[in-house]
Amino acid sequence: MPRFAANLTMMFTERPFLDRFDAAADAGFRAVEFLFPYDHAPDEIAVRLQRNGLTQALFNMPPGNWAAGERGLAALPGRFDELKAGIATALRYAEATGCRRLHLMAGLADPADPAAAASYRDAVLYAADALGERGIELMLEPINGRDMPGYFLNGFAAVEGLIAGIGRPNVRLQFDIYHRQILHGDVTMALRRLMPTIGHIQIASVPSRQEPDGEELNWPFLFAELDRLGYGGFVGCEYRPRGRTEDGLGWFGPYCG
Ligand SMILES: O=C(O)[C@@H](O)C(=O)CO
Ligand SMILES: [Mg+2]
Repeated sequence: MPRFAANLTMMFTERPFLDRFDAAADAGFRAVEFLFPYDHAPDEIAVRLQRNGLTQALFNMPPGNWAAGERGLAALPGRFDELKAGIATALRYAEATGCRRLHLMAGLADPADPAAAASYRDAVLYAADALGERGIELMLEPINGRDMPGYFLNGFAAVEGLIAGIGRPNVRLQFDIYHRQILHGDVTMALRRLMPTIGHIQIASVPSRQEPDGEELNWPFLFAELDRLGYGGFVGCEYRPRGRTEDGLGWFGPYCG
C-alpha cells in the first residue's frame, strides 16, 4: 500500500502552518511534506513531527525570493553563493526533522541557454555532494509550464539525461504525476521505465489539481501499480482540496492506517 504524505502547503490550510501537523496526523497520515519550512525554527517543526509520530518525507531548498516570483536559483548564473547558503540552511532543517530528501528547484530560465544549463549542472553537482555527505537524496522535479511559465526544468527528458550522466547515485527523480500527465501523459509506462531513478512521487487530479479521486487518471489503478512496481517511497498529496481538507479525504480511506 502506498505511503501517503500530506502536503502541508496545500492541505489543512484552514489552520496555521504549525497546527497542520496535528490535523494531518488526526486524519490518519503518518508522513508530511511541504514546500518551505523557513518561516519557522527547525526545532518548532521537529516538535510537531515528534508529538504526532510523523515522518518528514520531503521539503524544498530555499528558492530565492518566492514572493517576487523566483522559483529556484540553480539555473541562474551568478546566484551560486546564495544557492550554497540556501543548501546549508536546508541541511539544518533536514537534520532537525530527520528528512532524507530535499528538492532543488531549478528557477526561471531558458533551457536552451548554455549559461543556464551550465549553472544548473554545477548546482546539481554541488548539492548532490553536500547532501550525499549526510546520506540525503537530492530530488529534481520537472514542472509543467502552464502552472509555472518559464521554468527551466520543463520536461522529463532533460532530467532523465542528467541523472543518467551525472554519476551521483543520490540524485533522484521527483515524479509528480500531475506534472507528468500535463507534460507528456503515458504515466504508467513512465513509472515502469523510470522506477529505478524515482526518489519521490506526488499526486493531484488532472487538470484541477484537487483530490486524487477522478478526472483524467485512474487513481486506484495507479496506486496498485506503485505496489506492483515495489515502490517503497512516499507519495506526496500535493493537491488543493475542493473544500475543507477532511471532507475530501474519501479517496484516502482504503489506504489509511
Ligand atoms: O509540483 C510542484 O509545484 C512542487 O512539487 C514544487 O516543489 C514547486 O512548486
Ligand atoms: Mg510537485
